[in-house]
Amino acid sequence: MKTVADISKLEFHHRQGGQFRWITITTLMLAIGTILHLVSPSVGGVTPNWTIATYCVAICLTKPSYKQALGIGLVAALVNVLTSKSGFPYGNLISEPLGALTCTFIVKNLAFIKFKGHSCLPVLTGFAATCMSGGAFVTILKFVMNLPTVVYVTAMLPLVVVIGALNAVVTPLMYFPALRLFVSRGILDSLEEQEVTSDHSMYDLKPTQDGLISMEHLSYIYNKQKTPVLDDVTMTVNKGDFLVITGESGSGKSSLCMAMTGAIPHYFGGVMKGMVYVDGQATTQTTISQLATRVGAMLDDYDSQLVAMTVEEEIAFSLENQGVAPDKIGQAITEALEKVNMTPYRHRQVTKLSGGQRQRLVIADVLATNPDILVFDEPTSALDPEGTHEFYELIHDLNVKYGHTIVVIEHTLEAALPYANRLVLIDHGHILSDADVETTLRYMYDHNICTSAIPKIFACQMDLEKAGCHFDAPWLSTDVAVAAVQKAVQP
Ligand SMILES: Nc1ncnc2c1ncn2[C@@H]1O[C@H](COP(=O)(O)OP(=O)(O)OP(=O)(O)O)[C@@H](O)[C@H]1O
Repeated sequence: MKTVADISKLEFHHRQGGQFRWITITTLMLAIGTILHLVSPSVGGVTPNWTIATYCVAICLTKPSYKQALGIGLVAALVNVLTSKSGFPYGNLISEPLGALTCTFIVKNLAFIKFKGHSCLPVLTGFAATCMSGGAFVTILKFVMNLPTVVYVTAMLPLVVVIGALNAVVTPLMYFPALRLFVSRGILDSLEEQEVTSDHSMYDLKPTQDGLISMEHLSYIYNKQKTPVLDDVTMTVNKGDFLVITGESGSGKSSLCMAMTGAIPHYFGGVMKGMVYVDGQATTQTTISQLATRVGAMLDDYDSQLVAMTVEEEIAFSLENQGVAPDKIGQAITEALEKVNMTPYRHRQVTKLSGGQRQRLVIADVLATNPDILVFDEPTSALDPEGTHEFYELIHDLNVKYGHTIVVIEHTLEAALPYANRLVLIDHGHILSDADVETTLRYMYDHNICTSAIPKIFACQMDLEKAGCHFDAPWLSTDVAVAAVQKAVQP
């Protein structure tokens, strides 16, 4: 394990999406290979093995896992069985997976071999995979067809080597144009981009601050952007917090929220510097699905998180996705619905729920796996004042009664602040204030930042203070303000 002296300099690069491009590229390459196999003329009875050459190109380009390579080999084998003119085509079912696995082994282990700065993988894989696959194929053929050993040794095996040599030529001839084509279409990264590492498994990463979530010198820049959306952010979320994060539009609130859930850096493409730890574990050393059991998130377009027909099926779907045992699902649904006061709606169709009920269903979905931390991104943007009040009553309950730690990103603060113990102000990716609610509100008022988010009643108190009045408690609700004014005017 390597130790990291300065966490602010540790980078994690990730290109967005792409987890299925090995399928896209392999399908395309195998289709080309099949056409070439059917139409290419032979020279002196010898032709390159186009199927092997094309899947070698696909494997060199997409670097699949061994399991994926096995799949590629089996698909290539099926194509060959269907199009082969050989007496015993079923040998392909063994020889092609062997060829694809050989190719993958070389891609994973011999990528360092270069000639004048150019990758030698297409040449090496074209030759080795063809010899392995062809060798296996003719060996099977020899035994199945009972061919004489002398033919096998003096004709068949040398022919395999000759075709291997031909494939060592045609594979790079297809690889480099294909690489250029896929890079120009944005389907693949260029070779320089591919060299960027995003594997942190070798680092010994430990938080230096306590807290359920600890962000340490976190910076993040989205792909193809020039300025970082988060810039050297250091903050913690502590157990039991009801933390509200506010800031102008575009200040980086949602990105901060995405960093807490692991969507940054695992889903969005970009470069992360510094680190986020959830429960002491670096988010770059875990996966989004593992994090989802600790940090549940409700996004601003929460309707898009609903996929099933009924309330019960919806929560069951989330639980199944998280790998919860079938015998535990019923009880987990009951508990989640109870927490959000939705028990009577268990069998209701999702389309027949009101906006507020659908939101509570999404919260039940998130709660079903019992995460410690709940993150809400602009949760009340689509609710009326009554719905907003009900929402905050509900998550206050989840905070005090069930012990969930709450993080809310909010622009309209009136309804949220009476329940919050901390208010964080973010601006251009920097944390400007991270303190109790009153201190941060005063900061916003004094520095004239994001003043539209300051509750009117608090702004009124600030104006009165400017005029020389003094009050004991911050005006975060009308009740407090009324009591303070009554006290002030009493003789
Ligand atoms: N996937 C993305 N790719 C590139 N840039 C992005 C992406 N998501 C957000 N940004 C940019 O990052 C900046 C911060 O966005 P973010 O959504 O984090 O801010 P926000 O404070 O939540 O804004 P809002 O209150 O409007 O939702 C914006 O300039 C935005 O355009």
